[in-house]
Amino acid sequence: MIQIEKLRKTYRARGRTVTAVDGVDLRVREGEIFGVLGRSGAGKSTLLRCVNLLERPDSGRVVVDGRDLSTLSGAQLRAARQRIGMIHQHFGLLSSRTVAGNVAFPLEVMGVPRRERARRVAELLELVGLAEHAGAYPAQISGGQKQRVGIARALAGRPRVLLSDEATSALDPQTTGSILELLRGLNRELGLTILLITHEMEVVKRICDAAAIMRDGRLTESGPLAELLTRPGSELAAGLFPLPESGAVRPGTTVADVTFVGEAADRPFVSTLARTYAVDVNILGGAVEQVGDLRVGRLRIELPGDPDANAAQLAHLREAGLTVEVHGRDTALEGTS
Ligand SMILES: Nc1ncnc2c1ncn2[C@@H]1O[C@H](COP(=O)(O)OP(=O)(O)OP(=O)(O)O)[C@@H](O)[C@H]1O
Repeated sequence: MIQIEKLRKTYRARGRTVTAVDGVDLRVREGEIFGVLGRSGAGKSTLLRCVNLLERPDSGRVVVDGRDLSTLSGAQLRAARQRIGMIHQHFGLLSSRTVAGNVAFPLEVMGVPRRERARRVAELLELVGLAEHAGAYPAQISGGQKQRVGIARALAGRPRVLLSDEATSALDPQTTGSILELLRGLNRELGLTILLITHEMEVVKRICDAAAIMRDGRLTESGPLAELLTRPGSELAAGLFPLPESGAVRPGTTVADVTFVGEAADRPFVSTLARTYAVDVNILGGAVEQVGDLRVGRLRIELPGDPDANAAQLAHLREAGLTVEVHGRDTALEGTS
């Protein structure tokens, strides 16, 4: 749905060139919620603004819904942009207009006739749960409600893609939760593809299907969460599902972290391992969590004997589709899947 290829964007500021986006490749599939996570200054906003060409990239390609936006002329580009909604951290509402007036604004710009506009505004406010506040002004509603207005306004042109620029950063945790739920619901009900940028791991954990980390204009890691969670050494996986501090490995034992995602979580691999190899499996810790749509579990196990002596046992776990990371004697993780 969104294909970004070799995207580069630099700014000239005070005689200096800043490379905000430095050769980014990214693919967001139709119906997916994709999160780009990064610190302030990483280049996230610039990347997002290149997707609807609010910023013109220096080079590279952005294809949205099959159209390469950089090849479009003014009028075509404006039409294409109407199919790409955008929401912002500070909502960007017009203070002199009511809630309904704010949602009506893009429809006026599109030249939608008055009666149809009124019908569509009512429908949009219903969709975001604000029907009762149609006549209120932005100053009279809460931050969460303001973002709901922002979302309704972004959906006015029936976009297939929604870009979210830190949409929940100005909101408290509870309100953040309700806005994320709304976005998840819209994604499912309308098949809306969402590309969001955030500095909060929690946002990725709550609603994303796939994610990337951005640092100094580049994506250092990227992929579906199910894949990242089982990728040894993944920074996103460590953030999404932090492991407890590992203690010292006792001599003559093997300590391993076993990660299981989705279906693999339902298989009794510990008892199978113990039975197959007549080995005592000691469970040192573990947790099961919900990450996006996925059930993910991690178990730290201890086996008698060093890792060489347990090669067959570890291979057995990997063959069962589990990710296994073996702790080194100095407790640093050294294993790979
Ligand atoms: N209009 C501009 N002119 C000059 N430099 C800019 C401009 N916009 C962004 N930059 C620079 O580009 C880099 C990336 O900025 P960007 O806003 O994309 O990052 P970000 O990850 O979204 O951070 P934040 O969350 O703080 O906005 C930064 O070094 C920033 O100072």
